[in-house]
Amino acid sequence: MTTGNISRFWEWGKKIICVGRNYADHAKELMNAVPKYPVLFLKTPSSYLTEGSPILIPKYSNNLHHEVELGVVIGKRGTSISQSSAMDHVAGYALCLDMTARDVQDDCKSKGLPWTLAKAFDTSCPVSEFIPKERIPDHGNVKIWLKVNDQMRQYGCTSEMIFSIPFLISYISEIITLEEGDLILTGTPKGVSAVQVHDELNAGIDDVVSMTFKVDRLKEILLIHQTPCDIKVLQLSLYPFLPSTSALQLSDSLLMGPQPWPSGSSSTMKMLFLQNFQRPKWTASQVVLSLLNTGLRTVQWSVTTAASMQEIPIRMTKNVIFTLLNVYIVNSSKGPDATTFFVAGELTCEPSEECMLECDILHSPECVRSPGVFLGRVWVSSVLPLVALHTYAREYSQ
Ligand SMILES: O=C(O)/C=C/C(=O)CC(=O)C(=O)O
Repeated sequence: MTTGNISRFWEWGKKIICVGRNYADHAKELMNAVPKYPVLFLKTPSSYLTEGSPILIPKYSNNLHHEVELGVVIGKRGTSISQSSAMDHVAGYALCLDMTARDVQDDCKSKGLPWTLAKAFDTSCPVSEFIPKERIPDHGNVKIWLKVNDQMRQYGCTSEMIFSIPFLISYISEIITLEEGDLILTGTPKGVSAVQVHDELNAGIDDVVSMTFKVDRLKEILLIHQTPCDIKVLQLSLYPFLPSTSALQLSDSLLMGPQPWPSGSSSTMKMLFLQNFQRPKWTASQVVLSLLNTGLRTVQWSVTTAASMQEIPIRMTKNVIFTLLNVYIVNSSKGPDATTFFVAGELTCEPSEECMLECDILHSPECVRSPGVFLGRVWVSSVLPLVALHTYAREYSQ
C-alpha cells in the first residue's frame, strides 16, 4: 500500500468516517434520542477542502449547516483495535467541519434514505492543518469553537462526547479496517445553524489551531434570456437536420446569449429535463446539477426512423437517473412557431440501460416529409452546456 505525507492526509487518505449524535446536547437540539451505539456515516475524499477555497452550498440545498468537530487522523492500520491500544493508531488530529445540507438530510431521514447527498458532497469536509498527536496531550479535554461572521455559534469540549476517541476507534475498527490517512470525525457539539453565501466561518481549538472558510455557491452562467421563442428551453444546434447521418451537438456558441435562428437546413433542438424520480421534489435545475455532479459527459439521444418517432432510445453512459419530460424540435428556418414535432413523456433511465421514451407527436410536418430520417445524437461534450441547461431549467421551474 502506498501512503503519503501524513501532514497532508487529505490528499491521499481513503476514508472519512463520521460519528453522528456524539454530543447529547446536539442530539437533543435536532430532536434525536441519545444513541446507545455510535451513529456512523461516511464522507468521500472529494469532500476535503483546505483553507483558501470556499465551501460550496450544493445547488439542491437551501439550508446548509455548519458542524465543527475534532477529527482524528489515523497513523497505523488496524482491525479490531482494542480501546487500550487505540491511541497507538492515532497520528494526530485536525479541526474539521462536517457541512450538512440539513433540508436534504431531513428529507432523507423521513424516507429512510442514506445521508450521502446531505453529507458527502464536494467541499463538505473543510479541514485545518494537521495537528501532531503530541500537541493535544489530553484528547478528552479539547475545546473546539466556531464563529460565523465573528458571532460565536458553537463551543464544546470533547469531555462532553458520549463515546470517547478510544471507544470510537475500537468500535469502528470492528466494522471497517482503519488505515493510515483515514479520518474519523468525532461528532459536533450543539449550536449548529445555517450559513449563507459570503458568510465567513472561523473555527478553532483553544491554543492549538484556527481556520477560516468562506461560503459560496457554484457559479451559474446566465444565458438564453431572450431567445426568439416563447418556450424558454436550452437550444441545441442541429447540423444538419437532414440527411440520415445528421449529428446533433450541443454548441458552446449557445452560451453566448441570444442567438439568431440557424439558417438553411439546420434546425434547433430544444430539450428540457424535469424532475428526478429519485427525489420527486427536485426541480429541473437540481436534476441537471445531479448530471453535472456525476461527471456526465455523454448523453446519446437518437430517433431512428420517422415511423418510430414515438420511441426515443436514450442511453446514459454514466450512473445517472433522470427524467426527460419534454423535447421540442423546432424547424428554425420557419421560425420558432414552426414546431416540427413535440414529444412529451417521462423517463427513468437506469445506468447503462437503454430506455425508451414514449412520446406524443403533436405536430410533425418534417417527419411526414422525411420518412426514415435519422436525427442524430447529442453529445454533451463539456460541463458548460450542462451548466447552461441548469440555468435555463432554474428559470423554467420558477
Ligand atoms: O440525526 C440527525 O438529525 C443529524 C445528525 C447529524 O447531522 C449529526 C452529526 O453529524 C453530528 O452529530 O456530528
